[in-house]
Amino acid sequence: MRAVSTSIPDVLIIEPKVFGDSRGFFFESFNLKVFSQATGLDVNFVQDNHSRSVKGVLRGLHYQIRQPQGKLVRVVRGAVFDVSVDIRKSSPNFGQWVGVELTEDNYRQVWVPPGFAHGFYVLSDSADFLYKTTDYYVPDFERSLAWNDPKVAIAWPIDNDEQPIISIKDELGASLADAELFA
Ligand SMILES: Cc1cn([C@H]2C[C@H](O)[C@@H](COP(=O)(O)OP(=O)(O)O[C@H]3O[C@H](C)C(=O)[C@H](O)[C@H]3O)O2)c(=O)[nH]c1=O
Repeated sequence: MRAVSTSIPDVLIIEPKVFGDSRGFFFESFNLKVFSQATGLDVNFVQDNHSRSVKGVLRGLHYQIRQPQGKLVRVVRGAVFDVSVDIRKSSPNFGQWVGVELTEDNYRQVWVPPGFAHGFYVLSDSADFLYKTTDYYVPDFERSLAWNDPKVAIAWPIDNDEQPIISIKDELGASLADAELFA
């Protein structure tokens, strides 16, 4: 497995070593020792999540203002455009975003650190999205950042005549200027 840096140093792309043969493939989707050695991170994942979404769904951008979660995200079926936004006011990358295409065929994962808003847009007919979190879900702590804030200007791969399928909660996402942010 190797960790690949992105335009925001704390966001990492994880590329596992995949063993293919005539039966198919095998890879270790997570190995704490290997992950820690490759990333230098000391993580303790406490929750595994799995969501399935149809084409055109955009989930996010979400974060927990208290008990912020680090997330290790991947796609096991289909394809998504996955986005992390740095919402730490003290960060030199504040307000910047990283987009990574995650697919069942590229096996890629993204490490989304605490302090980031996270979301994804579904490119395939359906997508199964799996992720580990470093802290527990607490609904009262959850916040939504607007997916289409022009100040963040995420280049979502959405055709101009398309509108993403988003939840009511995400319709009400706060702009970066109005959102509760991290120090
Ligand atoms: C996140 C979560 C949700 N739920 C329940 C709450 C709702 O009844 C239902 C759907 O929740 P929600 O619409 O918030 O699900 P997503 O829109 O996929 O939320 C996720 O979307 C983006 C991509 C993220 O990065 C977050 O991890 C997470 O907020 O699952 C739980 O029971 N536990 C959980 O950890």
